[in-house]
Amino acid sequence: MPFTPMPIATRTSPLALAQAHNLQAILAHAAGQEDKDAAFPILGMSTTGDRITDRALLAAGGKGLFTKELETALLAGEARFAVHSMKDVPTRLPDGLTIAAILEREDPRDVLLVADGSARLADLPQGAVLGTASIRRQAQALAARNDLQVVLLRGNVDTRLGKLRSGEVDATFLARAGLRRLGRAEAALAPLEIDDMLPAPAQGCVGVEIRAGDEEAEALCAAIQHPDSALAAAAERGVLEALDGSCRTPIAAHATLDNGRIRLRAEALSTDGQQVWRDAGEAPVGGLEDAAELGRHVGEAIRKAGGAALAEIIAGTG
Ligand SMILES: NCc1[nH]cc(CCC(=O)O)c1CC(=O)O
Repeated sequence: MPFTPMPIATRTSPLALAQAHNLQAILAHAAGQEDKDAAFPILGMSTTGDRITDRALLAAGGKGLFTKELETALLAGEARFAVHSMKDVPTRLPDGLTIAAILEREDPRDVLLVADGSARLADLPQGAVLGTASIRRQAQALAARNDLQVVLLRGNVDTRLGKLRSGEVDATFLARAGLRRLGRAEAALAPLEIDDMLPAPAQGCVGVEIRAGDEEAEALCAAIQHPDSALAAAAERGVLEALDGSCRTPIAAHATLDNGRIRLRAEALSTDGQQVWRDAGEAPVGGLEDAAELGRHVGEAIRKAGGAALAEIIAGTG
């Protein structure tokens, strides 16, 4: 019987395409399809987030800048899957769409790159220029080193590495997951330890979004889901959900599974890093909804600890 092609919508950045090709191979295997390009064609699309290179994404209006166009293709039936870095996916999805699978997580840690390798924050010279477009990384770096000069640095991995080499910045952060997926030599450099810098919620996780009720896509997603990665992502995204889906607040979270328990640590910070609110929690491993509940619980505790100061940051008035 002929297999009706099921297109995969993706951004066209080198990292997004690498992730889409990985998903394509996994889906083809799960579906028993030898011709993966015919069965799961890749539909490359540019998103608003890709077109904005000169200002912080925050200033561009926040939510869903890397996901919206792909979701429109899903809802229109032009694509059956949309593949995303879960770090870029807002906690609330448009009606009618669902994240049906999380693939096996890559290393969630950040790498602090300097001209001749990688470093720890404590190693940077006094007043070093740190380039980043991430409000989380900015806040965490300033929390550890308030002498650093943080400047906006956007663009794909090559653009950022180029600006490091040319001396425009002394240091920048990259997710190790991206470096590894791109097969970059920098992936071998020592990352920051989780204890030194808590990653973004769901960093290193790739998710597959589909139309709710698309049974054929649902069945394939159920077959390819990596359960432990999905549980960790659900817990970490639960923190975001309880605190702020709007991307205005520096938030970090990391969950691990071990011995039948899920352990979660999370923090929210002021943008200047001078205030940090942390909490942690653990629970027996249950379903995805239990993991999300643990995350929301930890997020709520952080919200309470942060009081009026954190409320102002979340509201965008602080
Ligand atoms: N915000 C961009 C983005 N979204 C996901 C990744 C890396 C891959 C991942 O975290 O899964 C990156 C680049 C980076 O932060 O260095």
